[in-house]
Amino acid sequence: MRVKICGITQPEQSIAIASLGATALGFICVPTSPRYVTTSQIQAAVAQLPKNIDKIGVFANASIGEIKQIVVDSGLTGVQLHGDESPEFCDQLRQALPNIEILKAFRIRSLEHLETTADYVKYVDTLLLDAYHPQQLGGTGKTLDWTMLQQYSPNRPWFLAGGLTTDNIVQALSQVNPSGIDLSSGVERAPGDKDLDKVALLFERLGSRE
Ligand SMILES: O=C(O)c1ccccc1NCC(=O)[C@H](O)[C@H](O)COP(=O)(O)O
Repeated sequence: MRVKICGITQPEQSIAIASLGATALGFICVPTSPRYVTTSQIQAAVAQLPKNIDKIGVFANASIGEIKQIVVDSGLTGVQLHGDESPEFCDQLRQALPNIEILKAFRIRSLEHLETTADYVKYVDTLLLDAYHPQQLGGTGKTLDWTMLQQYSPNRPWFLAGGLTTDNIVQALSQVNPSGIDLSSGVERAPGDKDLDKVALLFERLGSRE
């Protein structure tokens, strides 16, 4: 299973988290986030990471030009769209960045909203389901209603996100069957400052269920 740790701001932590077992790291390119990192900060982290680690930039309602510039300058291997991007936007982004993984994030409000994720499967590589918060786009620590996801089986790999922690991860994965998981605030001391002990415990708990 893929494990993405999101909201990395310190290059040393990115190396440590990759060594602990993360398969993907997320860098927040949304300027209003407390976890925001600049292109040169991403560059510094990416340069030290092994090739097999996915380096995902998280954007919200940015233009294709802005996204492309940051991806090319920083060496990202994937783009996570965390705003209100349409299927057409995802299609255009694919044409602008053909070799980059595109993940579309959804802040799920209801079963009807969950069904709209089907409109995107043709245009993106991966779906990511996050919790809805009225004021914040992501990194909220809020969980989704997992029972709503028990029958969820899209025609694309998908990540479960939203409020996952070392305490609830085993329970979450006993209820739903995602291709990957994404954690941010559940493994940090403060926004952008990851708690490496919690990350280590996460992998211990994931290992114990295999
Ligand atoms: O984390 C942020 O600050 C953020 C800001 C704006 C858009 C997206 C953001 N995070 C996206 C993520 O992929 C988080 O990992 C995801 O929302 C889960 O966060 P958490 O509930 O804290 O585990």
